Amino acid sequence: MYDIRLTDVSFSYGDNPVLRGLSMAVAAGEFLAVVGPNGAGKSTMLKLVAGLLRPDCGEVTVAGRTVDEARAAGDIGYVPQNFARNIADFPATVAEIVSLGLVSGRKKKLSREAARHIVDHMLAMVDLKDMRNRRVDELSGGQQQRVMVARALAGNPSLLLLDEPTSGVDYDTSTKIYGLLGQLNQSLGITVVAVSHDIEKVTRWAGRVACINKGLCFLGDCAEFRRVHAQEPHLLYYSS
Ligand SMILES: Nc1ncnc2c1ncn2[C@@H]1O[C@H](COP(=O)(O)OP(=O)(O)OP(=O)(O)O)[C@@H](O)[C@H]1O
Repeated sequence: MYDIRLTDVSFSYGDNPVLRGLSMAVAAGEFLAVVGPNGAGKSTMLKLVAGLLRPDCGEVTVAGRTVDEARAAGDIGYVPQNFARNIADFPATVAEIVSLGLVSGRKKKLSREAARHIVDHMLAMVDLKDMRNRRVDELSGGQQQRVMVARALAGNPSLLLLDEPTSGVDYDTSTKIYGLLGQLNQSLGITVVAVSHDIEKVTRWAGRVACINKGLCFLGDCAEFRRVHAQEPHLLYYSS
């Protein structure tokens, strides 16, 4: 069963064609790393799956449904690029930011106790329980990123989309963040799609790698990706 299926998807910003005829599928429970050069269309692809953009042509489905249906059901958690940096000046506590994620997909309003319980559970998952009442602008960049992951998880998604979740964080913190994503994927079965420039770290946890440059240039397991990267790197930059 596929969680995400893109079929012959094309997208342009005005007269700038960014994706052309992109077709690919991500299996339920998979951890997919999405790599590629700057401006290749990786974030655009993620936004199409998150339902923030609509393809000019082609189709995107999530768990057999339209993206709008999957979004309405709360199936999709999305952590945009630089999100942590953008909320860093927002005068809110960690728990308040995470609780913003509770609205997604829930038809019934949660009681205060239930909401608190879920927020605490999410903060425990990302190892930030002791920070619940701290202002988010007092946290490090890596801690802020983990708050954003907790916020996305609070909607109980089956699919987590992350756009460069470790940009601007140090080596050890990015190792921890990818470890966290790997554990969420392996222990909870959440499908993870992470756009990343940190190929070495993301491929420690990802099962497969997609290389995008306007179209799909490569899709395969990490061992194959490393082999092609070492021996025939040009193959990673040209889609057929
Ligand atoms: N909102 C927008 N309006 C117009 N053009 C855009 C917009 N967002 C992105 N673009 C353009 O679309 C192209 C693809 O951008 P996108 O952000 O998807 O690439 P990317 O692969 O994620 O790049 P990076 O690795 O640098 O983040 C780029 O040429 C970019 O300038």
